[in-house]
Order: sequence, then C-alpha cells, then structure tokens
Amino acid sequence: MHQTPTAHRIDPATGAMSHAAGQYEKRLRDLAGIYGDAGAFDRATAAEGDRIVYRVHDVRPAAKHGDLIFGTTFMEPGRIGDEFYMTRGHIHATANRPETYYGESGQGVMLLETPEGETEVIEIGPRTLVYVPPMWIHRSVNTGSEPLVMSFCYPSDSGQDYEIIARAGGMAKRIVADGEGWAAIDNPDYRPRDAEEIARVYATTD
Ligand SMILES: O=P(O)(O)OC[C@H]1O[C@](O)(CO)[C@@H](O)[C@@H]1O
Ligand SMILES: [Fe+2]
Repeated sequence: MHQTPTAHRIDPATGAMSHAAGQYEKRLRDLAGIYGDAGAFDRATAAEGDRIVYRVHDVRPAAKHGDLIFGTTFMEPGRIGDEFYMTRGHIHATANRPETYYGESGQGVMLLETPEGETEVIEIGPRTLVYVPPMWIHRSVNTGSEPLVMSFCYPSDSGQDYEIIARAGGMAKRIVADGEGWAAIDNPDYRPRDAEEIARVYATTD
C-alpha cells in the first residue's frame, strides 16, 4: 500500500507546522540537571518553572524502517546563569542514524560531540542546513536574543538516548554568553567515557 505524499507549511517565526501529528513542550522544570549552574537553575525554576524553553512539532510516519521523522523545534531565548537555553541533547539510540537541521529564524549553535569526546560547534541561522553525521551526540543552543526555530529530519528508527550525556556529567563543552556573542568553555564536571562505554555506543548500530 502506498502512503499519501504530504506538504507541510512551516511558520519560521513560531515553528508551527501544518498537519503536524504531534507536539510537545519542555518547560524549565523538565530540564533539571542539564545546566552547569545548579543554583541559577533552582532560582529560575522557583520563579518560573512553567516557562516553556522549547516546543517540538513533528510528523512520525507509520513505517519504522526506511522512513523519516521530521518537524520543527522552537526555542525561546534565555539563559541559566551564563549558559544559553538549549535542548536536552542526545545520541540516537541506534547511534549511526544521522539528522539534518535547517535554520528557519533566529541564531544558535549545534553542539556536537563524538563518543570519544571530540567537540564541534556549528552556527545555525536562516537558510543554513546543518548535517549531524552518524555517531554524534547533538544539542541545539539558542545564542541569540530572538527565538531559534529550526526544522529537522531523521530516520524513523533512530530513537534517542539522553543518558549518555548525563552519565558523562554533561557534554564536554558548555555554550555561554561572551560579550554580545557566545563562547564554548570546558565543562569542569565532564567525565570522558571509558573504552568500554565507547565500544558499547559503537555496538548500537545496524
Ligand atoms: O530530544 P531533545 O534533545 O530534547 O531535543 C529536541 C530536538 O531533537 C529532536 O529529538 C530531533 O533529534 C527533535 O525532537 C528536536 O529537534
Ligand atoms: Fe536527534
């Protein structure tokens, strides 16, 4: 049976996508543990824990293999201490699944890390497409003063593993405010993955 081709209009200002099947929000209080400054996070959450940090619209086709999940991420501007608002971040549970992100509006960076701990930081903004290759942990960060809106696409059998970041004490770098711009600084809590864990990640491929 053929599936029906579809078209989806994206509002670059809000990330609203026509005929989106699913939508979820992450609020400040959902994001405990991802920011370096725990005191600043607790103060922000006490004051405005309900505040939406990012919202995802997506379409998840029926087929698990060989199909694509696509949608949009809308992220508010803001900071916890010096650190910009960001997504939780993950590696795909089947780690060799890639992803693309396309900038719709606003300015941000994709923070990318290999299992071995190598970092890449790539700026994203309107009409920039960022390719996240297989095996890279990825997180998006809003470094601007306006909402960051991106569309994304990844294989529908990817899955998300969030624990890989938590186990390492975060990602190796943190993206912080630096004057009018941003800087990537070392995360002092980062514990590099050992050879056994790295091998486990490389085994979750097919
Ligand atoms: O799943 P996270 O790390 O919270 O980030 C959300 C973003 O990542 C995705 O899971 C895509 O990889 C989308 O839902 C969204 O772009
Ligand atoms: Fe992803």
